[in-house]
Amino acid sequence: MIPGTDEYGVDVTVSDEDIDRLLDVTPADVDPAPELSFCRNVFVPLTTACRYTCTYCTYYDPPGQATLMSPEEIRETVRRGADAGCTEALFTFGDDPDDRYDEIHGQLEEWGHESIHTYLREACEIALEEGLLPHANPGDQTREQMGEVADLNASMGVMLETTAEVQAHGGPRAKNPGQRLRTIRTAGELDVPFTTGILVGIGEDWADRAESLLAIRELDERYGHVQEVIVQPVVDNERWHGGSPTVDTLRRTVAMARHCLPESVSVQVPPNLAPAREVVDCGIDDLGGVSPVTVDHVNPDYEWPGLDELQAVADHAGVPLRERLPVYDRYATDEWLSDRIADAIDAPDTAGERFRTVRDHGTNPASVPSD
Ligand SMILES: O=c1nc2n(C[C@H](O)[C@H](O)[C@H](O)CO)c3cc(O)ccc3cc-2c(=O)[nH]1
Ligand SMILES: C[C@H]1O[C@@H](n2cnc3c(N)ncnc32)[C@H](O)[C@@H]1O
Ligand code: MET
Ligand code: SF4
Repeated sequence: MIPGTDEYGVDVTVSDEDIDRLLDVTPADVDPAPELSFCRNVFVPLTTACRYTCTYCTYYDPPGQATLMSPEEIRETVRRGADAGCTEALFTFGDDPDDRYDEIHGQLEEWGHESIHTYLREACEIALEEGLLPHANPGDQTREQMGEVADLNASMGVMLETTAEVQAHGGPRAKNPGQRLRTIRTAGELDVPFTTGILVGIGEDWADRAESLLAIRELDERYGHVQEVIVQPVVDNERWHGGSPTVDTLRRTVAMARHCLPESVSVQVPPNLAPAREVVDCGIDDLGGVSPVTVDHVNPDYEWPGLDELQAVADHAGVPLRERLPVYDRYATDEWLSDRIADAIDAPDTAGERFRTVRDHGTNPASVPSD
């Protein structure tokens, strides 16, 4: 049984037979994708306060030292993104700043907010006003929290990371697989196009990788809301010196992901963390979000590749490179989009025009991301 599923009331089970079958899959068993996509985004690190203390993560600051972006900083950042032709405002930040962070609560209160979620709502409004589509990854969320912001997001996400209990998730404040799965299930219940994924190399074994992918498949089978699965290698930084998985490990994991997930689910490797060229024949069809204007605030030492490098990966694979929105085309329908997001894409303004050009043509008149 997956740890925490009982505690959090998520009925996700994966059979040993399915795990065993998936463990037999190799890169030779999957077909390369016919095209590769990517998304142009701007990273908005709303707060560095976090309830967890993952040992591989340099993103969070301890209580007393955490930051919260002001509405003006948010507006300035997303405006730079829109000016550079981005389509996505990526709100990825620490999980629920809890009562350990007095400075965050105090600041939120001063700005008239009782929670990070009401503030995230304001931040999404600012992004939409400035011409970007929000994609928020606030970590674990309750149904109430997700419900508070879902209509202002084109898509949302949280990495499952792994169904295993690993030391890297820390001691008393550890991420819980049951809680992660509940967050993914909640997104399904709320019809939110969703991004999730696994983090490879944090102490999980092969069976854990298979179980994690199969758990994601199980939830997608129920709700059909998983738009993409990221296969993300852990990378070294000031807090993590455990190294990254080998290329062979990554190749086999990507092949397992492609093999077990339906075609409607994209498989992504982040091109600043993974050797994309070396896994491109294992079934990936997406290179994630890259930013012409901000660093990857979670892994700031790992530079975004330029568009020319993404093109080189696609050329190496012999397939076209296509820009996409933060919501994949197959989810950009009335069934999945809120009125607010559909209206932003249909709007007769510059931003709407940019969204439609990207959606319909896979190209963008804006300048290319630079190194
Ligand atoms: O720049 C990053 N983008 C990350 N993204 C963003 C992703 O590249 C794009 O936002 C999606 O492809 C949607 O367009 C995530 C999105 C999620 O919903 C969940 C996890 C991630 C993880 C990362 C990440 O580590 N770095
Ligand atoms: C945004 C996502 O980045 C991932 N993340 C956090 N730290 C690292 C690291 N050292 N290497 C790779 N991914 C990391 C987490 O899984 C988070 O969900
Ligand atoms: C900065 S990490 C990304 C969001 C969230 N804290 C998580 O780990 O899921
Ligand atoms: S990975 Fe996310 S949840 Fe873990 S410590 Fe970093 S910010 Fe917090």
